[in-house]
Amino acid sequence: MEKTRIFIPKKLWPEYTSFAAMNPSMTNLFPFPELNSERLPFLIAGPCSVETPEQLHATVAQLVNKGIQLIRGGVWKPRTRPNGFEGVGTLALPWIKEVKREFPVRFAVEVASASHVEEALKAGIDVLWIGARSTVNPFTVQEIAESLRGIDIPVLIKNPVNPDLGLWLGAFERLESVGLNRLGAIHRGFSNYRDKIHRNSPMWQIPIEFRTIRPEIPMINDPSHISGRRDLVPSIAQKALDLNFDGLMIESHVRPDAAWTDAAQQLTPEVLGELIGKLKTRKIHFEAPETLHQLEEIRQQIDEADREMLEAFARRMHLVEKIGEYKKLNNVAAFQRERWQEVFESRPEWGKKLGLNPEAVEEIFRIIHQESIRKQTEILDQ
Ligand SMILES: O=C(O)C(=O)C[C@]1(C(=O)O)C=C[C@@H](O)C=C1
Repeated sequence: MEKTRIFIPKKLWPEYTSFAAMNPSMTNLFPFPELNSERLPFLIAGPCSVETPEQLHATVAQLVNKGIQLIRGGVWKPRTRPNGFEGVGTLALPWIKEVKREFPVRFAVEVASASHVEEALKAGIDVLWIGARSTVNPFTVQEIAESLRGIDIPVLIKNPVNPDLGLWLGAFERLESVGLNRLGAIHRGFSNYRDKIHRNSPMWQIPIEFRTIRPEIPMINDPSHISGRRDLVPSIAQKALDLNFDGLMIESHVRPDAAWTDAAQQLTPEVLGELIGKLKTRKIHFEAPETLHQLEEIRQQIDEADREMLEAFARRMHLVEKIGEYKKLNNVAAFQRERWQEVFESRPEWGKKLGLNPEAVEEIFRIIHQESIRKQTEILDQ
């Protein structure tokens, strides 16, 4: 039987380009070459878990109407605590085949072992993803990689649960070493202790660093797992587009409140459709010549301001070294708690008066103090 043609809605986001889209090899790397850069940001949506044939059918039917072409659905679910619902398992695979026969969609599932890969491939699953709890474990990633040797299938790799950029990059290297090259990254946030807002802290700096190292790899944001609550999904999705992410993976269920997993963070396809309509995409570059000229001028002023900041930092370090010499002469410890407390408390206040974010100032001074201590202990131990 001939494969159903993929339904491509008319330029959902015509203006959008992203870093990866700028790269000519992007279309090969992205899940489907036929979905070219015009179609970015790439949307993946679907239920957290495949639960029943009816739930899957109803959800997919509605998502197709919203222009979704790649459905996600968890079949094997890694859960934090035992005795919860751990996914329907292989039983769900024929249901997926059935919805794929009926609707013009492709399907992505999470795999966490060689046997999952084998089952998924047998069932004709189109895209695999490696979850955060697997990315964290090089043995698991290697096992999955080995099971995919010689197979051409797109694989998306979620960030590891802990904020370790090396582990995330390493997972890509393991898959690349067995010949896979249609790879994408999913930013789903990082485990935390008492982040009162997010289920998984976004730590945007990490996907940003990832993209400076591997700009050709598409980066997809998962606002559902970052937020853990549906009311926050729109703002996180928008932030990802403000940062030129290449796509979004959003959890959607026909009856979110009755969902067997992650009920609080799933959106109905209806609400998802409204969200897609509201999201603003950004251009990657300035285009108008006069704006470019102004930008150049402002950037020169920024260069100057940065130079002045570095000169001030060098002056400060020179004074710190001087104190370091006195500390050595008098055999006094480098760390001076009371003085440091005074500095640490006053600078954010000074910054605030200058219109700066006190938390950012605090962070800067934390680093400055670290450097003072490093320098002074070096002097003390000379
Ligand atoms: O005041 C000092 O004793 C310093 O060495 C300076 C300084 C700083 O960087 O401001 C460095 C280390 C101390 O813990 C406290 C303050």
